[in-house]
Amino acid sequence: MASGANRVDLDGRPIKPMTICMIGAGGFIGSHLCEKLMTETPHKVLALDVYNDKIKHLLEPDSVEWSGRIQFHRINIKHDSRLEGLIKMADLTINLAAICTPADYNTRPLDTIYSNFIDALPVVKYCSENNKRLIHFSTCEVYGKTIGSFLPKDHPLRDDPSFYVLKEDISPCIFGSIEKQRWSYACAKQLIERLVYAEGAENGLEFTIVRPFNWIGPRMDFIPGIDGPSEGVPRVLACFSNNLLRREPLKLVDGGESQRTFIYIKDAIEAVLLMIENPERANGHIFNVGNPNNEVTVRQLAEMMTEVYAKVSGEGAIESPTVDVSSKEFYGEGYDDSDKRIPDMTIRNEDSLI
Ligand SMILES: O=C(O)[C@H]1O[C@H](OP(=O)(O)OP(=O)(O)OC[C@H]2O[C@@H](n3ccc(=O)[nH]c3=O)[C@H](O)[C@@H]2O)[C@H](O)[C@@H](O)[C@@H]1O
Repeated sequence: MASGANRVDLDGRPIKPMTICMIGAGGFIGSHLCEKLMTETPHKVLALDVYNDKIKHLLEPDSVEWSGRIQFHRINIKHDSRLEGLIKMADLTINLAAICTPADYNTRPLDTIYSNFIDALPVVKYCSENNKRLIHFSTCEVYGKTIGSFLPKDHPLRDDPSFYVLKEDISPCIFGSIEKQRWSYACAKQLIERLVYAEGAENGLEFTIVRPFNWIGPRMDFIPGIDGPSEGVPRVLACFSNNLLRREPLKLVDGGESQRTFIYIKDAIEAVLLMIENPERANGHIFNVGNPNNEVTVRQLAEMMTEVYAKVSGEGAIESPTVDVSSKEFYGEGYDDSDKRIPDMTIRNEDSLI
């Protein structure tokens, strides 16, 4: 299938092989996207990252049928003069590079802002100046909190979807105060989105912005002390997996009341491939990518994971499977949270990216 012969886009036109400059190709999303592009399409990938452990299996030259179609460049985009040349060589640039674990936002706000805004600036500039298409990865976190979260807990309007469903072209971005440094990430992401959008409006940059809603799957994050720093705090799935493996109670931050919708990485990647191969439909748009029908509270997630782990490991659950912790204790000063994240999927569907 790798040759991709006779592949057509959503309008029935043959898809021409392209060269993609993928920045952050060695991360969780990048590794799955590279895998998809290598196994199912004829496209070439210039894979840029500081690490390549997660795509090693795609780079082994002799063993894979796509050798020659993926090229790894060990580059830190903060300071590497090769960046513009690589963007120029490609038809499309995809920027995935970012610090994106909440434990960093309030504890390393400068790194967070630099990584998500300042470091992304040259990528946008080079794409705009060289008339290259850009797919920029943003985040569902740009929505911040829902409008409904400001209503009293028992207010009937909290059940009205217009108070909580997150829609790309309508919902406002609602962040906490500057002291709540959790929002340093969302704010940096919002500003780079605005810049990309403005480059499109004023200078004709062809762009697509992707807002992932809690994509999960293999190669995501790390287990502290096993494949990452022992004092590191990954996202919730890896935190809970770590607790289960160590037979510790799962820590529910501020009661585990926050809600998330999760989607399997390979389903989300399908949507990204459609954006890559259907530029006329995807250009100029911001797309939520998530599953609105898969919502749980963090507490429910803890219960589900405890149950599944007991089944697969054969070990009974520990006496107190969960414990409540305050966000200050768990993340430190300046943490705050998104209460609920239901993506509206109309835009993606209207553009028939389904
Ligand atoms: O994966 C994603 O798409 C999103 O993940 C993170 O956002 P968030 O969902 O808040 O990240 P998690 O660290 O997975 O936290 C989810 C919830 O679990 C809670 N949590 C986390 C860890 C833990 O041990 N216990 C616990 O209760 C957090 O307080 C939060 O309410 C990123 O900030 C987003 O950019 C990204 O888009």
